[in-house]
Amino acid sequence: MAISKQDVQNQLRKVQDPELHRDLVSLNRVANVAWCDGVASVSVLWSASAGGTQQQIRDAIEQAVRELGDEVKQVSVDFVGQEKPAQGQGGQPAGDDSPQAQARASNPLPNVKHIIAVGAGKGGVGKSTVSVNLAVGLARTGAKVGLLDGDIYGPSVPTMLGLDDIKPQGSGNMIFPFQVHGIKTMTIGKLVEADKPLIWRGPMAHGAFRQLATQTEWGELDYLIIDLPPGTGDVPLTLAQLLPLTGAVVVCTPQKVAQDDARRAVKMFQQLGIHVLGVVENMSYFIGDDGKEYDIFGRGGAKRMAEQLAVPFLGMVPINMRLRENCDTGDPTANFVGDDKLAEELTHVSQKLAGQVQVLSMSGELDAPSISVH
Ligand SMILES: Nc1ncnc2c1ncn2[C@@H]1O[C@H](COP(=O)(O)OP(=O)(O)OP(=O)(O)O)[C@@H](O)[C@H]1O
Repeated sequence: MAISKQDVQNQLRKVQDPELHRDLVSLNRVANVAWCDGVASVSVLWSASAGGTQQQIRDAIEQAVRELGDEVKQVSVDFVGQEKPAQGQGGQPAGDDSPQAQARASNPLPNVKHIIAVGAGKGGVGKSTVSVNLAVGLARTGAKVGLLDGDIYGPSVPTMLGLDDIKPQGSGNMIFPFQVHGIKTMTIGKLVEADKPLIWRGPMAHGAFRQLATQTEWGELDYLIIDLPPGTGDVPLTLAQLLPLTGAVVVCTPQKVAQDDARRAVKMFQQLGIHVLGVVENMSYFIGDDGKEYDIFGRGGAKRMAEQLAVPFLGMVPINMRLRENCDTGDPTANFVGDDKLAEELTHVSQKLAGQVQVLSMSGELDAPSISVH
């Protein structure tokens, strides 16, 4: 019989905290469980009071889940902290006049559980690629997912999701999202003439983004992923004032120059009172035809940056020809099919993000005052 997420969850009842002699489930230490294509991903809450070492717990979880049989190809375990962000996430609580406090008070999308922005300091690092694949990856875990192409200056979503032959439709003031690859999506790229340069001054950019976000008939969603324009311009500020975010993901390649800009993006989100859910290292490494892994840009650079900034690291996406081809042909689902490193890493990043969201929800921090850097 096929293994389910519930089966994986049940196995965790066999994993005991070595000091408290109680299992992880009854201790409420399981932050997230996901099961997809033979890969089990488990996020465990970790705090100073946890007994044993992380390696002990990881081994015990792997053993328990593998007892389910050969269908289990991989068990991925990560630990997420319960500590509230302090220095690393930025510092003191912001006042009630922070952009996020305003957005919480007048939430225009009450049927969306988690709004997550994806940003990058630098252009071309793969922000849209990661946004699209995060959306599809989350949808593959059974979640209801929307993707808003907030890159109003250079929308990539029409190409990356293969929207060329679909016409937008609406009713009254509202426009219906496109439904492709298991997600709902909206992009300015389908609402203006192709090839027309999108030149927006500040207030126009604000208006265009607001309309896209609030006049799309999203319905109920578990996640709305927002692909932001690169850099630290007008749109992130509009976003922070308009929508209450669960948090932001920062995409970075391993090189030093990309890290410098990504640091700015992390600080920008923190100043806007937005939690940084994590950093994704894109174009992390390359796998050659010989099967060897080549660290072209210096694998681990973005991971170290995340550690220095004390924000979570969500994983690495390799440079991959199939990924680029699937982006160009608008078929992101194909990235998740197959038993290779690309599918594994993309699944891992999506599941780790879901875990971070769950931890933040459980910690009660989403209702607490936001934080900012001064
Ligand atoms: N890991 C990867 N492997 C192979 N190709 C990649 C990878 N990540 C991104 N690409 C390719 O690099 C190009 C740029 O990616 P993308 O459009 O996602 O970047 P971006 O950061 O959103 O750019 P911008 O916001 O500046 O337009 C695309 O052609 C995409 O297919």
